[in-house]
Amino acid sequence: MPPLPPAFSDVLDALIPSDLRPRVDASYTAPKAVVFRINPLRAPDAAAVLTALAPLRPEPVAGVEGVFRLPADDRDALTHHPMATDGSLYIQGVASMAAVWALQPQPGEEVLDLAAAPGGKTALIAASMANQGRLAAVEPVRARFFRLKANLQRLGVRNAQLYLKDGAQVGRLVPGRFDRVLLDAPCSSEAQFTRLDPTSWAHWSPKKVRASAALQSRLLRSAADALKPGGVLIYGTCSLSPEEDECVLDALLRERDDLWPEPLPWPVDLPALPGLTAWRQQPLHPDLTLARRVLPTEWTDAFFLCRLRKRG
Ligand SMILES: C[S@@+](CC[C@H](N)C(=O)[O-])C[C@H]1O[C@@H](n2cnc3c(N)ncnc32)[C@H](O)[C@@H]1O
Repeated sequence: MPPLPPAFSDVLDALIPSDLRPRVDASYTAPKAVVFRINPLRAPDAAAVLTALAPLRPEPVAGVEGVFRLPADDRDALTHHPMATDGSLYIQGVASMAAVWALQPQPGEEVLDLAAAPGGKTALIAASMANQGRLAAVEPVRARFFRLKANLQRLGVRNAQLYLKDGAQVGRLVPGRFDRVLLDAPCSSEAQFTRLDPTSWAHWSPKKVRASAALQSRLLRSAADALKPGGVLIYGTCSLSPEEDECVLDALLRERDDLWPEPLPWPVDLPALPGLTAWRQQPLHPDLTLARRVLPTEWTDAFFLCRLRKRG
């Protein structure tokens, strides 16, 4: 099996404590368990979905209702199952769901999803809002925008308005508008690396990490501007590189004093480390320790999450 790119392995060396390293390394060499959620917007009777899945026997994920996991070998059967194709269930990593659990969207609120396609998190936000209130979903890449639209339709989302737009413009256009903002930022996609398929890192390089960080900074400023006083912002990436995670947040926190990190609501016991408060000899904002770095394991994908509150 080919090794991971050396520059990425250096990041793992710096980040992952030695006792966790064998588990993290193993996650790059085997297919992962498949996690899914039952979608209440299409399937209010979860028990009926589980019955329809037989002979597949999903195991509940402790701490959250309606979330289950199956062995990696069942992935194809689940992906092509009629319950998946009709939107009764949705295959979604648990760390990706955690971004929405941390956002805590409520029925009746105004919520912004600033980087939305293909729409897994948008659909979970809509389900948490019981389709009540207003959900704005932004995606600038045309093909992905239409995929988002089709997915939300299939998943029974009715309270979303979709915008084919650069997210960096939104804060200027509608300042102080939203109760909650999710920025699941475009990133260098390090969470998708697998040694089973070296093309998974074909588009990755340290330069790509730097370019992603520059875009993420612009989007984060826009997200912060679009947030109402007192509102909640979740910043997430599926990248492990601190340049795309804590460093982007640190630059924002140095520049303005109306936002601060707060603890993440965290219903599931996920393998995660606290956010960094220093990187490559540079000190970072001390409250970034409240962020969480979900580790890549046999059932979780790498994910970085931080929750910010805006002064009321
Ligand atoms: C990590 S993905 C989002 C995944 C999505 N939240 C989900 O859970 O299905 C990031 C998305 O940001 C989009 N994107 C890229 N540049 C953007 C920009 N300037 N403004 C808003 N979104 C952007 C990408 O096309 C991509 O669809």
